[in-house]
Amino acid sequence: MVTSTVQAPAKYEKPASIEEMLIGKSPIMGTLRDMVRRVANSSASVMICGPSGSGKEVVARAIHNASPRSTKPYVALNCGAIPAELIESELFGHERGAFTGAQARRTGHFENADKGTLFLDEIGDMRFDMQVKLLRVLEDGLISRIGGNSNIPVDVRIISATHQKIDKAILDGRFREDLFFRLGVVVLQVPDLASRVEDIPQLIAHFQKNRTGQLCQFDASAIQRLSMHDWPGNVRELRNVIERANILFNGETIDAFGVDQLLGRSLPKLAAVPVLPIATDVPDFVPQATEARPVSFGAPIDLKAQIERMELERIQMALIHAEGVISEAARLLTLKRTTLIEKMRKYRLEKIAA
Ligand SMILES: Nc1ncnc2c1ncn2[C@@H]1O[C@H](COP(=O)(O)OP(=O)(O)OP(=O)(O)O)[C@@H](O)[C@H]1O
Repeated sequence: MVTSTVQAPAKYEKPASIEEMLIGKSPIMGTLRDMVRRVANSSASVMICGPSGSGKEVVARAIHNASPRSTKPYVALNCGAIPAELIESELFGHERGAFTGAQARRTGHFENADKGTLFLDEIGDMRFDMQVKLLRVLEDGLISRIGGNSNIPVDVRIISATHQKIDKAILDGRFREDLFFRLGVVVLQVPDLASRVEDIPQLIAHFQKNRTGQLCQFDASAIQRLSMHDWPGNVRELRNVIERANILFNGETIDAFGVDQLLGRSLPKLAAVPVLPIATDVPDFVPQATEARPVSFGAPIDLKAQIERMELERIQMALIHAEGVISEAARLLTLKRTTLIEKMRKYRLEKIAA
């Protein structure tokens, strides 16, 4: 996620290629790379849609890098993160004395991005009155600094992105349809990670590539477990998991239990796991399950593995609730401290203890 960046064109370095930037061997990523290649050669505006963390900014940069504008500036502005009253000045700039605090003339991102690309992130969050002003600029190709009276021509390629369902925003009257037609001459959809889990090994290799020090490895069971996760935070979440893995398991090979441990550190995710009620004086920290998990006997079940998984989930929850204090977690689980330590060793949970 960007707030506001102005990237001067790299003078000597060759910009990263589409293949180097948009990692993934899934057919859907192949199609996306192909689309990026095609749109890069034109100056058409592109709207990139997709869930948070899926790689919309990466796509925007890949388009710029592969375009004839790659030697000109790439300027990014997060329309959601900038207060509404500042957006106009960020985009169009202001003259000295235009408002209180405007002590010097400042050029806006449209001027900064002249001949290059302007990336407007979270465009769906832009205020309606600002949408009108943006539309006018896109139609005329002229901007006017706040407090100024001249119209300045700008030649900017606009790429925008949104995690919102833009069709719904238009139907709800939150986003102008005419602006959408201007911004979305081409609309690209970035898929969520859960729908392309075959990309996970390549993404892991990509994130590990530029690191130094002891890097952890993921065995086949770990990859399988990672592929079963639903990745609400998409590629950004995967990157964070890999980062956490390198810290907690430096140099080790991580298996499925290790992955559970890494993913289980996020409490909301754990709380969302449906659990069987257990017959003890269960303290509040255990999500109160109303129904047992349905079990189908269409095929044989691995009872031992299921019990172990449930045990692991309970221990992880207790440890998180007890902030890693083993004696407190043992009390919550009505286990002896030594028994809990034994179980933690079995599930390789030692590192999340305080
Ligand atoms: N296909 C990909 N190949 C390599 N890295 C990727 C890919 N997709 C995403 N990433 C990485 O994932 C992280 C999040 O990507 P990015 O910021 O582009 O997502 P986004 O969809 O723009 O998120 P947001 O909606 O929050 O702004 C970044 O570190 C980015 O480098």
